Amino acid sequence: MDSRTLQKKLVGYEAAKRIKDGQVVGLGTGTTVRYFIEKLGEKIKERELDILGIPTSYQSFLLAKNCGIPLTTLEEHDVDIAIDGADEVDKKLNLIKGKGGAHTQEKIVDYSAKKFIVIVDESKIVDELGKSPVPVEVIPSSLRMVCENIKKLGGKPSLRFYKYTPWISDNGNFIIDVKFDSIGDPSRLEKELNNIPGVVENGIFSKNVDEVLVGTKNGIKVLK
Ligand SMILES: O=C(CO)[C@H](O)[C@H](O)COP(=O)(O)O
Repeated sequence: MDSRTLQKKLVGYEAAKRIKDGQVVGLGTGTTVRYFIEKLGEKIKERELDILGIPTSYQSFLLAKNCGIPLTTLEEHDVDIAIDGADEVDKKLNLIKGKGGAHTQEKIVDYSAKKFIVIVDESKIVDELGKSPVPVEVIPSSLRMVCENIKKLGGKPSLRFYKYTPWISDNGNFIIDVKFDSIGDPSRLEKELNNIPGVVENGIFSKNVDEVLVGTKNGIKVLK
């Protein structure tokens, strides 16, 4: 296992230790969260833990089901704690998420959680957000209008493809990846993007993060 994968596994397993009996747990999406979900599944099988999960994507839904995690929905339960990955984390704990295209449902679950913990390997830590593009989920019929409005905000939009077909989100929408030269004010940009008609949700998370567990070569570092 390479060092980055080891770091993901380390923080995924550490996050599983933070989950208490009886909690409703938001299950994020991605290769880091996979380790967390698998560990939760093991604990449930060993009767160490009795919890309910709320998945943030079909990917997490299927994985959680395969791991034997009992599932519920936001219609029925509030989220006690959400664990999710990220593509970038800055020093103020602002995030870019959505490389896997799941940021809309992730934001619904993560922002509603009483506690939100992010798990990443050290390659995700940046001084300022914007190395990666910001994923924006859009209603397909609004594509051109949204792209024009995004350019006015200084972004360079490109439609995400899978082979020759536009990539379709779990909600049946397109994803635009938007590159910005710099993101000075993540909270403002998050709001400005969501104000564009046709935008469902964007991948800037500027709120609600309680803690970031960072896997490093020397163990886990906690950012608060
Ligand atoms: O936002 C996400 C999916 O939409 C993921 O949480 C993010 O892309 C991090 O994924 P990984 O742990 O695989 O690097």
